Amino acid sequence: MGDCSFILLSGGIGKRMQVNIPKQFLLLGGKPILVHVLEKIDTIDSIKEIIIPSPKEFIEKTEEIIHNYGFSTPIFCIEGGETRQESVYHALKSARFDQVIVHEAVRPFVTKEEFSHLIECGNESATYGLDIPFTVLEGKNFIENNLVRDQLINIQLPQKFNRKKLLYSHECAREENLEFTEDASLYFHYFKSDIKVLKGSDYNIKITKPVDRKIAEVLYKEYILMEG
Ligand SMILES: C[C@](O)(CO)[C@H](O)COP(=O)(O)O
Repeated sequence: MGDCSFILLSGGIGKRMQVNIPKQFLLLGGKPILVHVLEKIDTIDSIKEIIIPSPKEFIEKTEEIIHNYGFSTPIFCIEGGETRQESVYHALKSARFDQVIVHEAVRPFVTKEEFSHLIECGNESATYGLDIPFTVLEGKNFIENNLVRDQLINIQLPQKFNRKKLLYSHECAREENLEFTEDASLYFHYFKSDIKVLKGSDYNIKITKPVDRKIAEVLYKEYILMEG
């Protein structure tokens, strides 16, 4: 299996969570959310380095947490950008391996198996995705367009790409001043095909809003019971 760089996005500042510390540092089961993800990554042999882009003011705290928990995979904390996209771009420039996995620190219920299935996709690009159980239409104050639910997917991280191709698509987007909310859309905009969708899990939630934290605590208790 090919060697991978791992980009762990940790750029939150806690605005949507309405707390004054970034959500990746909030505790879940007594540990920072970020640590739950790092513990899983650290057990995977083909992940050779972890790059964590984060706001300059939180680099020291991130490094301190990493030091306190002690991981064996080399971890590099770098300064992120103004946007999520810019943070991925900076991380891609410092990544060294052919394949790159992108994940968010605020998705702590990702499993080791989910990372392994991505790595098993070899050179193929892949993302996790979920069917949508609700209706999504285009518009804001007025409905402007219908969308066909069966043709939509809720994109979920982690994702994996060929590093050079993802870097190329980021460079094109920068030149054209285009901003995307995640990397499958950005990559697809330039390569048009070639991204496999793996079936995601309802448990792999993104902790964004205050209610997500409550859901995470319930899920965590269930997770602890399952682990015995
Ligand atoms: C990547 C993502 O989690 C897919 O659901 C989402 O687009 C990230 O959005 P954010 O605004 O960067 O939290």
